Amino acid sequence: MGISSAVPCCSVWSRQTQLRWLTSFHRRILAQQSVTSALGTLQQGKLPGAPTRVVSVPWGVSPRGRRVLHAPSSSFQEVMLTSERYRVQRLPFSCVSDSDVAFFEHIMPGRVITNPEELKPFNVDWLKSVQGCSKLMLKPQTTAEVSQALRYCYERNLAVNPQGGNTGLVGGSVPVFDEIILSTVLMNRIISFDKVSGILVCQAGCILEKLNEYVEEQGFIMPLDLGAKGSCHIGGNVATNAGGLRLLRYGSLRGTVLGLEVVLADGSPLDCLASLRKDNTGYDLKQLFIGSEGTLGVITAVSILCPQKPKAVNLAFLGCQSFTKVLETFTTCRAMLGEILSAYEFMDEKCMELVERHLKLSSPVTGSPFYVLIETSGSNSTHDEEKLNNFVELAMTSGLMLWSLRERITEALTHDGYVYKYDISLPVGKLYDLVTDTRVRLGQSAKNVVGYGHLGDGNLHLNITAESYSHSLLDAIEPFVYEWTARYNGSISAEHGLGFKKKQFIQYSKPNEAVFLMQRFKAMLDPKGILNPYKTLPSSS
Ligand SMILES: O=C(O)CC[C@@H](O)C(=O)O
Ligand SMILES: [Zn+2]
Repeated sequence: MGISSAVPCCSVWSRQTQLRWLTSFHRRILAQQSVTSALGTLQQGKLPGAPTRVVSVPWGVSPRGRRVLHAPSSSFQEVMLTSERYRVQRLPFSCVSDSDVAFFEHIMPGRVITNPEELKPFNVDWLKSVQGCSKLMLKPQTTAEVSQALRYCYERNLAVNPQGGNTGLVGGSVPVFDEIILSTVLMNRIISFDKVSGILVCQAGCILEKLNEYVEEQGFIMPLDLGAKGSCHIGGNVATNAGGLRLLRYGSLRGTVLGLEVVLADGSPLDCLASLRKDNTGYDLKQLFIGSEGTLGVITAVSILCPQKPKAVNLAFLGCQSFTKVLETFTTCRAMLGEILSAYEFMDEKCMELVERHLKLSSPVTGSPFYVLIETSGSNSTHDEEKLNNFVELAMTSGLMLWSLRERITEALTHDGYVYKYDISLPVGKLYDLVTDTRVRLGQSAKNVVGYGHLGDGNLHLNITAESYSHSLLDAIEPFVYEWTARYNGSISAEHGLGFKKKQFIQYSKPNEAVFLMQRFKAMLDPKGILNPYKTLPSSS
């Protein structure tokens, strides 16, 4: 189906209004802050009557970029074992025996994977940067099966690696040694959806994009959206407290998740799957599991509040002459757009170069050191002129690309070589200084040092590429980046979690007392430490 034929007339009208309005908004920004000089022209030059210095298009039907396990530049075998690269000692867990496999076959027949070839992609992370050597993967379908499996593992002292879509970026979703992989892939059932309240209850293995499609049919959207939506599982999203591209508008999962069902390390199920907006009965236990990266329990079901699908969504793509202009534009944007501002993402010119070189995506605005992607989501719709209608229809072609330019930066970076990733929260005024200082520090030893991210959330993605992994480059980056971040009271993990790669740096963002308390929670909920060992917290000894 053609894109324009997929758009209902009424929403085209509302888009037109938004478009006209957004365009005038941009003119005001440009007038006030001379962003104009930084803006390029539409490359295809085929939009009659379109403003030449800004691209503003409707959104809602575009196949936005999806982070999938694309053909890797290096094969799974070439990925170095985590235990070797990072010199980790295996903890004294039991090893999986034939009788263990027989037990699991008994409780979930046909869903116990031991074939090494089949296991390979689940032992390696999406970035191809860490690799475990698990010999067993379980694919439960129900909470009762998860409970049975964990009870058994707990008794036998077998370590377990809970895994969703395996799209994590900090080595948290794959085993470090031979932990049993507990996959949520078959736990993909929608349990209920309340069309009045917008509350969705589903199993943990539902894919984010599928959930979004499901609720969209009923006039709602998921409160989070991220590049990995085509593969990531909602349980994994909650376990890592994934942020993503809609956080500015709909807030974090700490607010939108209303309830969770979790199985604890010893196999006990915990039913906190409430679907209530308000519930102050005692401690809010679900918060403990949100963002705990599978170290405190295995999330088996989620109750989540979905916002109404906005009627008019528009995008604008701007070029800015300096990072200061990016910040000034953000201030104006917030003041003028108020609650309809749903995303304010920035990227530097290096990111755009990589997206163009590796993915052949071209930016409609060129020649600026910084770019900003603005999304508005509103509900206002009125009539508009035929001319504008034509513009919308044509501009949609470019619209397909705008979010891809931003969402697929991660993918483009993987084509550039080995990627060192940093996911930092900082006061927005300091955000880009970290990129500049890192660039100066690393000089020629890095291939590319790029900065982009969710400026509206004060979240920078600093990425450094090199031909291959090197200990000496890593030593030049760490702890430099963490010390820099701590100096400005930032966070060394804004939205990706600590996983395996960042766990020993937690003290740059949390005081010792807080880390100690976290370790006590871990010891209480998982006394044998079988759940996702070697991740998130430094060992207490
Ligand atoms: O790859 C990264 O560093 C960031 C990934 C993701 O959080 C994004 O915002 O695109
Ligand atoms: Zn991000």
